[in-house]
Amino acid sequence: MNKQEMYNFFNLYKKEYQKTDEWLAERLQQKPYQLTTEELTFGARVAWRNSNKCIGRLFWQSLHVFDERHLIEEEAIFEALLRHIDFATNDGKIRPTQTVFTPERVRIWNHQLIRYAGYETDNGIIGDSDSLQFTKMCMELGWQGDGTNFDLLPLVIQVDGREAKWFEIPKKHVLEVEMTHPEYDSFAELQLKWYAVPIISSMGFSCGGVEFTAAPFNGWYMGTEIGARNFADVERYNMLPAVADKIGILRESNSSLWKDRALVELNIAVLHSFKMAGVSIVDHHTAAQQFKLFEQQEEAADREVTGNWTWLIPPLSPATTHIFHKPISNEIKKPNYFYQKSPF
Ligand code: HEM
Ligand SMILES: N=C(Nc1cccc(CNC[C@@H]2CCCN2)c1)c1cccs1
Repeated sequence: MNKQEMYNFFNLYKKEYQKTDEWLAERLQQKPYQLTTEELTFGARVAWRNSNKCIGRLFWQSLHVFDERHLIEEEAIFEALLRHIDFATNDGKIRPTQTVFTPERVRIWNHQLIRYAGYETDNGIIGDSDSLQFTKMCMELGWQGDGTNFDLLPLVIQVDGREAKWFEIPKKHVLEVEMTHPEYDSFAELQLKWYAVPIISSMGFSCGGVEFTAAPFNGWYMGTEIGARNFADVERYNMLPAVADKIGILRESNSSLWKDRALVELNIAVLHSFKMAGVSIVDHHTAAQQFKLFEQQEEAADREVTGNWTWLIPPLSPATTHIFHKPISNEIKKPNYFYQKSPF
């Protein structure tokens, strides 16, 4: 445990909770050093507030935090992850949530709790190419997929460096959205769907000098993540040509901007489908406006907003947002979330 970071954290806590100097002196004396659940909750909310690449930070104070630091059995951790998925999903009214497991001893090998498998086959890639390596590793552990474009991957949990254990997620826990378009009925023939809740499980959570190696967190999607990247990237689902053909956009020349038209219609379909399914999602214009409110709120609280401009601008029509036209400092503050080296 890092003493300087512990001191900085309790100072931050003291300031934002108007605690006294006596409280700080006493808190720093307490043994054994363990964050209270209240301190952990505050730390997770501030880590979200400090996430420079995140456009969704306006709601940082509403993060729900589950303290599961007492669990050290793979099966119990699996059950806690299912509880996280159910609580966060909330039948579509998604609740931003983080579950914190015991520091250092637990790793969740998944990038996200819910994600689709990717397979390298003789005639091209099936599913999500982002998942190729993880899928291969799951199969080496004994997992078998159906070989479709949307196979749900198992949860892979490792405790104390033991052999990792995999667990199938029962389908009833996974809310998915089928893609339709408000004007083009033929769009449904593409048979596209995506999962409702993005839950990042590969990042570390650094708080009060403690490094939590398993602390999955979720929000809701911004539509462009699915419509402008997951479905659109050539090396992901590469759907732009198929979308253009399906809705009758001719693809003769670049200058017809057929790719741009297909991209917009694909993003319209994603936002429309989530809304029709009653699943929380935000469009990139609204998200940018919310970020502006966050900047104003932080200004009023006399805190400097930091951010990573290259991640904050949306991949579709970035220059239509205020973020594009305003420089922002990428200073890293703690508590925060960090990449960890791959456990497999
Ligand atoms: C509530 C709705 C939320 C929305 C709409 C949102 C939106 C986004 C988007 C669009 C990104 C960029 C992702 C990418 O381009 O791959 C992002 C990044 C990020 N968000 Fe949020 N977010 C939300 C909630 C949260 C919550 C609850 C947390 C943590 C408690 C969080 C922490 C982060 C972090 C750490 C990153 C950077 C991830 C990385 O470095 O790869 N966000 N967010
Ligand atoms: N809406 C979300 N999207 C998001 C947030 C953080 C990280 C990611 C995944 N980013 C990695 C992908 C894959 C390559 C580039 N982007 C998605 C959230 C996920 C968890 C909380 S909010």
